[in-house]
Amino acid sequence: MPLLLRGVRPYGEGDPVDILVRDGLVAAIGADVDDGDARVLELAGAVVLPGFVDLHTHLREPGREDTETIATGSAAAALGGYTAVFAMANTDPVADNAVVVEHVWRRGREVGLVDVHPVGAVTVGLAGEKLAELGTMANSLARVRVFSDDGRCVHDPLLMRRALEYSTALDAVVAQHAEEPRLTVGAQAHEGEAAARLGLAGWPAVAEESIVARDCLLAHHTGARLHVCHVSTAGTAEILRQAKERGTRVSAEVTPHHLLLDDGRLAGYDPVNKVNPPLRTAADTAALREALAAGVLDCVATDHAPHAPQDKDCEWASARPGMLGLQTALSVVVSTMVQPGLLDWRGVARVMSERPAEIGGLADQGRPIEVGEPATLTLVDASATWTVRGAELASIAHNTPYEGMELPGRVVMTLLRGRITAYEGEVAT
Ligand SMILES: NC(=O)N[C@@H](CC(=O)O)C(=O)O
Ligand SMILES: [Zn+2]
Ligand SMILES: [Zn+2]
Repeated sequence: MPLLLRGVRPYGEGDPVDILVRDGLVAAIGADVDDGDARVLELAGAVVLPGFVDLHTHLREPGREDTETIATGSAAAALGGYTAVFAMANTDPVADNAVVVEHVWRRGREVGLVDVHPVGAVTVGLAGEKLAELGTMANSLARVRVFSDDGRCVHDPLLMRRALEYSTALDAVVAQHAEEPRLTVGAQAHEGEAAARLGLAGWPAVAEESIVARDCLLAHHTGARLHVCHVSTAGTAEILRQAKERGTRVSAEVTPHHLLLDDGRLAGYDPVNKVNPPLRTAADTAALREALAAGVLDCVATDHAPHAPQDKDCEWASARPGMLGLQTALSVVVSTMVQPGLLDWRGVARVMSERPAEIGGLADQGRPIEVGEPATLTLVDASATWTVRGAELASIAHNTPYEGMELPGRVVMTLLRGRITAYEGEVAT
């Protein structure tokens, strides 16, 4: 059935208009669109953006379906305004071959709430020793175009160089979890004042920066595309700025939690704040916001990382790192970037949809809001606020660092190729 989205504001600009959605496409945009037989939805000035694309999601299936499944993660994604997610390869078994990536891809299609694009592992079993069969995964039904050992760093420079070289031939990108493992042995929290006071072993900024600098040089040398996962330090942003100036083909993401939270959070020893890379200093969060506004950081990616209670509600040292992110990302971006005037809604479309779609090689996502384009859209109530409750999120796990916080901006509706996948906090069935 056609839909008439009445009283909406594309990119939050101008007077409200109506958008007619028919056969999966935007069929008309204007002041007095003829609704014919369409289902009319009154949307009271909601901001319309291209559907969000998450380059970095952990869906935990196969292997840890007690914490998230492709179905529950897809629901969280749709409710968060996402229309495509890239599912990281650190599952069990690891997504390092065509069988596993095709399984994830197929299951994503069955669920149908969001396009699930599996990320392929760079090395067999994420062991960092032998390249996985990148070509077979690229040529599989899942058409893998992003490769990453995320959770682990591709530490061996020769392997990293080869991965970059092969990925060029496959028109793919290598997404690096930048962490020099020799500098983070036993590390528990950002190496700085807060960790020193609490007696937590330090995780220095240079562990990230040294790998990012090396990888930028390798990408430059090979002419390949590099993507840097979850940038967390001011120093990394500076290295990226220089590399981009030199013409290196490098892109980078920042997570919502690294934009909002800092290591002042550690004082309570609550492992919900444990994450890799760790929460850094307030000066880092400020620098990351500026870098995202300036385009030095290309996009926001959630690094949505569900964990079971027994892996989080325990002492700091044995807790697993990671935080939920899909349903809170937009609100954190509104709070850290839109409200302070660092990004307008066009900018939000760029960092949450257009750039991640380009980096991930998705031709039908991150499209302009125009007649004839896919009706793959996210509608946001910009003036709403809501209070985060982990137990109310669609994920099986509850490890949100925003528990009890009131956040601005609410996703009202998500449309995937003309079909409503989420509306007023409910997932389509
Ligand atoms: N971010 C995290 O702290 N954890 C991620 C792995 C990762 O993104 O490095 C996870 O898989 O749990
Ligand atoms: Zn990582
Ligand atoms: Zn991750």
